[in-house]
Formats: sequence, structure tokens, C-alpha cells
Amino acid sequence: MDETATADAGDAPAEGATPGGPDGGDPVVVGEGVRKSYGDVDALDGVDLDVAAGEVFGLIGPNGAGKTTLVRALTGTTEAEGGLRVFGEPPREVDPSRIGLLPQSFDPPARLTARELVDYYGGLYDAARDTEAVLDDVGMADDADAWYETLSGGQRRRTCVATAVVNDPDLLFLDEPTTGIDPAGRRAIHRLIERLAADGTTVFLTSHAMDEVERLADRVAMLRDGRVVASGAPDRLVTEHGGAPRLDAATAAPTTEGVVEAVAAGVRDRLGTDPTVEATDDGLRVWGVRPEAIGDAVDALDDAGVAFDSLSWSEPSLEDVYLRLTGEEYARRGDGGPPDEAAGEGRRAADDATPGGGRAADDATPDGGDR
Ligand SMILES: Nc1ncnc2c1ncn2[C@@H]1O[C@H](COP(=O)(O)OP(=O)(O)OP(=O)(O)O)[C@@H](O)[C@H]1O
Repeated sequence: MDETATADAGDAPAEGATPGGPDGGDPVVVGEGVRKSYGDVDALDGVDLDVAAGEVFGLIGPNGAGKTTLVRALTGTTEAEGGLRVFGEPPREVDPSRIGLLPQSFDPPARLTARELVDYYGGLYDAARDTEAVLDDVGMADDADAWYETLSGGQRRRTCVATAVVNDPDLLFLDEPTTGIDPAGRRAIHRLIERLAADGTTVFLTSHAMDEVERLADRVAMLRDGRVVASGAPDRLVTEHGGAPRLDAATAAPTTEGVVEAVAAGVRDRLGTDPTVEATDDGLRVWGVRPEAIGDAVDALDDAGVAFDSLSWSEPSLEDVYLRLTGEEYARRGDGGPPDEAAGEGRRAADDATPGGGRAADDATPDGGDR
């Protein structure tokens, strides 16, 4: 979906945003100024968002940012202040058959097999998908006769995903669906999410796996301290907040200020740009090295007498956006370089956020709780 990325929770949707979705229809999920406190803790501090029909909406943020609280508010499994609408209704009034929910913590009966569990949850609905097909979707067809309590952590999580999609929901909430699942299983879950979205299911995805969110989400909202500090399409967020591509050199010897200056001078001469070079924990980093300039940058390292053990080049990703806008970081940084500026931007965005600003997500629950 084409939306300008924003990093200010207090803003209205940016110009070019299509809050009603690509087809201009009503959003499936709307949150306006959503607030939730636990004692002195403001778990949600004024969150706004909308999710369009058929969209995969990613919600990311550090531990304790408020993601699960938001999912719970949107699924009606906890009370929250503010405007919450799912399919135009308060979350607790939504037809449960339209909603799928995979809570972060879900403890189904342990002495049922995976097949029996999917059957059981499918039986709660008038129309459910075929159990075998759902088990196959999550890669559990071969282990379907094992008791839940004997399954591995990843197999359990796959089974839980199966119970969340067995009713073929119009809106699916997945709170960290792939935690503990091996790479092949993750791919199976990703394919399932992609297929559901292609078939029109709206997916509200919470995850700490930035590669997963970057791959799957049409739009992302980043929560920090109960506030949205950025939202937009992943590629736009990366472009606007991810920083520059960089070349990292791992060196045995510590990087001195003299080496940093020598490399900076060399890169300036060879690339004709004014680079940011900084010492890192295991060597040094040159920011702003485009793929076609890697050779020249390496020559500049050689010129400066940098004896490196290994080199790596990387483009910015959603993980960089996350690290910057949450104020966390990768390695030790120099003064005033791109990471510091971006981290400061994130901190400012969070600090400037006003109650009722930003974007968030709403939700509803199939059977009234974390099952
Ligand atoms: N039932 C509760 N009682 C008291 N405090 C709570 C409760 N649920 C959540 N909180 C607090 O609300 C804040 C947000 O918690 P929440 O679980 O929503 O974060 P999260 O972003 O989902 O974190 P994580 O990534 O670790 O799952 C935290 O400070 C947490 O301690």
C-alpha cells in the first residue's frame, strides 16, 4: 500500500496515505487515542491506527512497548479507553467467526492431539476449514496424532497457529506466531499468511522478527512506551529512517582516531563523497558506501594501512529502522554519525508524541479471551 512513512505519532495520516485501504473502503480495524494503564504503567498512551481490508499490518516494538496490550484491547480481551472499532463495531460485539486470534500465550488442553485440538476449535464454528488441510498448512500433518504436551515448542506453536486459522477468519490476529519455530516452519507460516492475505484475509501481525515483518507487512507501526513512533510501508520506513548502506571491516587491532581520519580522507579522495567513518567494537565502519563503490572503499582501507580480517557490506533494513527509532544500537558509535542522528530522531518522535496521535491497531476475539 502506498503510504508515506511517518515518524511522528502525533501526526494525522500523511499525505498520500490511504487509511481506508487500497480500494478506499472502510478500514477493518480502527483505533483512536487508545489508552490502557496498569497502575502507574501506561501500557498504551494514545494510539491511533487503521488497518485496511486485505492488508497485512505489522506491529513492532521492544519488550513492554504495549503490543500485546494493544492486541488484547482490539480483540476485546481487555478493556481500554479510546475509540476501538473492528468491522465498524466495538471489539466485543464482533461476530467471533470473523476473527482468528493467536495470543502470545496460549495453553490449550495438553492431553489432546494436534488433530483433536484443531477439530475442537473448528467445532466452535458453524463453518470451519478441513482439519487435515489446516494441519498441512502449518506443517503438522505428520505429527498430528501426538499429544500437545509431547510436542516440541515449535510444533506446539504451529498447532496453535492452526487453531487460529481453522475458522477461515476475515481478520486474523497473530501475536508472535513464529516464536520457537524452525526456519522451515517459519517459511510454512509465512506462506500461509501470504496466501490468506491474497485471499482477502486482513492480518494483524505482531513480531520481533524484523525480516518476517519486512517480508509480510504492507504497513508497519512501531510502538515504543505505548506510543506509535513511526508508521508506514516497510520500504518507505527503511528509506526514510534506515540510514545508509555501510561497509564493515573487522580488524584484530583496535581502531584509533588516526586510522578513522586516514580512512575518511581516503574514501573522500576515491569516492568524492564526505563519508562518516567510525570505530566499532570489532573494527570500523564506513557509512554511505553504495555497491558500485565497494572496491574504492576497500582500496581506501588498504591505503590507510587497515589490516582487516573480514569485510561485510549491508543495506539498511527494517531492523535498522527498529534499532534507530527505539534508540537502541548495533555497535559503539562515533560522535555525530548517521546512527546517532537517526536514534535522536526516534527519541524526538517518541518524546513529541501526543496522546491521541500516531497509529495503532484494533482487534476482536473469537471466543472472548486468550482461550
Ligand atoms: N496484566 C498486566 N498487569 C500489569 N502490567 C501489565 C499487564 N499486562 C501488561 N502490563 C505492562 O504493560 C506494558 C506493556 O506490556 P505488553 O505485554 O503489552 O508489551 P509487549 O510490547 O507485548 O511486550 P513483549 O514484546 O515483551 O511481548 C509493560 O510494562 C507490562 O509490564
